[in-house]
Amino acid sequence: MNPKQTKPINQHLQRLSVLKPFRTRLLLGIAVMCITIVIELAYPKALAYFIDHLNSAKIDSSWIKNFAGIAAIVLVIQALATTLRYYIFESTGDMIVTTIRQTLFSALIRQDIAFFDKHRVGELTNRLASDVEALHDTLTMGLAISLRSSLVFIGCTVMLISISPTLSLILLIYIPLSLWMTDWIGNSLKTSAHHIQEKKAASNSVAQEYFSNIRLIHAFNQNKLANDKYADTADQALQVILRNIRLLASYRGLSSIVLYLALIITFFLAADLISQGKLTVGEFTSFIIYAGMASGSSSAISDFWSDWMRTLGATERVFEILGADDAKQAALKKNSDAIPNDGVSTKNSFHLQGKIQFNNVHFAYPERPDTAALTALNFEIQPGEKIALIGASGAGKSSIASLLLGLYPVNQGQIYFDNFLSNDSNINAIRDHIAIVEQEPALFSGSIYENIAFAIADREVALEEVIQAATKANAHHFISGFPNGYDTVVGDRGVQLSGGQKQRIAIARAILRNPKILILDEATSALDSASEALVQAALDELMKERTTIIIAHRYSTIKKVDTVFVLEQGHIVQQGQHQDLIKDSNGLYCQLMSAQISGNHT
Ligand SMILES: Nc1ncnc2c1ncn2[C@@H]1O[C@H](COP(=O)(O)OP(=O)(O)OP(=O)(O)O)[C@@H](O)[C@H]1O
Repeated sequence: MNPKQTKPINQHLQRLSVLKPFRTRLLLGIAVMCITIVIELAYPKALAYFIDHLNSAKIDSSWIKNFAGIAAIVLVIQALATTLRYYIFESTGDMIVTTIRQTLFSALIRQDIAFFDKHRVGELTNRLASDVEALHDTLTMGLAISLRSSLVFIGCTVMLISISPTLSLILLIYIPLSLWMTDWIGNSLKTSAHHIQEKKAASNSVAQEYFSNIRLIHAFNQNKLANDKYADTADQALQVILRNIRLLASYRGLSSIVLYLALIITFFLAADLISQGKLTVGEFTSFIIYAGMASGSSSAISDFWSDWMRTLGATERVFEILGADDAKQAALKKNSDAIPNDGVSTKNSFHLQGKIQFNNVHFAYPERPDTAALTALNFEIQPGEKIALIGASGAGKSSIASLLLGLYPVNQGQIYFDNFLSNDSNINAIRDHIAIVEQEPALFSGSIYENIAFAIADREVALEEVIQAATKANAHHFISGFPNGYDTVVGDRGVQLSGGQKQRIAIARAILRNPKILILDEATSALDSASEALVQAALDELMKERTTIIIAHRYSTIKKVDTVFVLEQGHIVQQGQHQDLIKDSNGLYCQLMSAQISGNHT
């Protein structure tokens, strides 16, 4: 993804577009807010009226009572409207933030694996948490306050001009000056906010990485290294934040000088006007209150503007991701193949026999575009055929599995499943027919039931089905030995289980998936020999009539498959049955086998 390509033309409108679904609530909030503004604007006028009435007429108790009565009613309306306004804007703020978080999470989870190779987990969780939070205050309360302040400002300006056009002239200098200052600070804050979020995300990702490798940290006594690294990244974030605070503090100082200068000039001018009889004391009192309200509103607007610019900077990455995802989804919709790709299982409506064909496939990882991981790969696997991929470490075995799962796009060539060319728009449907058992099985922190039932995405899985799969994978015995059985929580990434137990759960998951294509990455290596035999039997049963790709090192596995592909530096150097390959004593296969046999003997 190139962020520059997806950069919005108008960032302001893009941010505001998230308000759209909430427009009814927001319009209601604005209506209520207008009531409070009208009342606020009426206060000083009423005060001037009150003061000048006291000065000019005899004190009439019924007039005062009426005045107090009306004031009390207005106050109650004001209180109710303020409560409602606060509730509407605050709650809408949280709704918006939650919606954006959900949308961002779906956009992130849909990203290509290459994206996750590039971005660290801590950084991404930071985007979800603090970057999105930045929108909360500015988008609702901030926007509402600034809208209210703008209306109050306009109302006050009208009032000020109507009271004394001469005094109001000062505004002509004050307003443009403060607007210019606001714009200047806003742009600086936007840039620094972007840097702050980047630094915070980097710091979070360091913490996350060390927490997730906590056993390693303790085992190698590396607490100090972890502390130093985290302290360093947190310090870097602090430095950027401090620079930002210094900028903001200078701005506040400068704008208060400008404001007080304007006030002093106003007082001198007003004294002159009152002495000439062109202004009453009541009018001057209300003028000062309106001027105070106008300056309060203008600083609220400028505060909002600086917050808004900061939010634009802080959420730049979030909206880049959302923009790129929208573009990708739109492109997918446009190019959609015969097979739908909406993330919903299509297993029942789309059938595969299980034939696989690699047609001159070249592949380099996006993070290392200049180093080929696979070159000119050509092979065909017939439905139900079992093949083994063997080769030295780094030869490209796992890369082939990744390409089968469509985790990365190929640089050149094609991969076909039956007669379907694997591509972005049909890969979800194809994946529905593939199951993988990894060397280090990935488990979630939920229960054993949830981890096995994870195999099926489109429906609720009955406990009996899970038990059946676990029984075939020789896992039922140990699972039922736990006090909570299938409800046993396995801990973060399955930390509360042994390696062999984790692997059997992963096998049960694959059995439950009932796929046409199986990818096994040395699936039985962590089992003891007794359970290995049982699981191997279950796997043999499972492999029947299914295309199976085994990333294998072990002699016993290799002997059983129909074809062995021997890989060296990303391409196939030998291919055939074990008994034929072994005859070529100069071949890589023979070398790998003899290395393994001598390894087993030592
Ligand atoms: N995510 C990645 N980003 C960049 N390069 C990668 C990535 N994963 C693997 N590689 C590189 O691609 C090449 C092939 O790796 P691959 O994992 O396919 O080898 P392998 O045969 O499965 O090795 P092993 O038996 O050790 O698992 C290696 O040079 C490896 O360093």
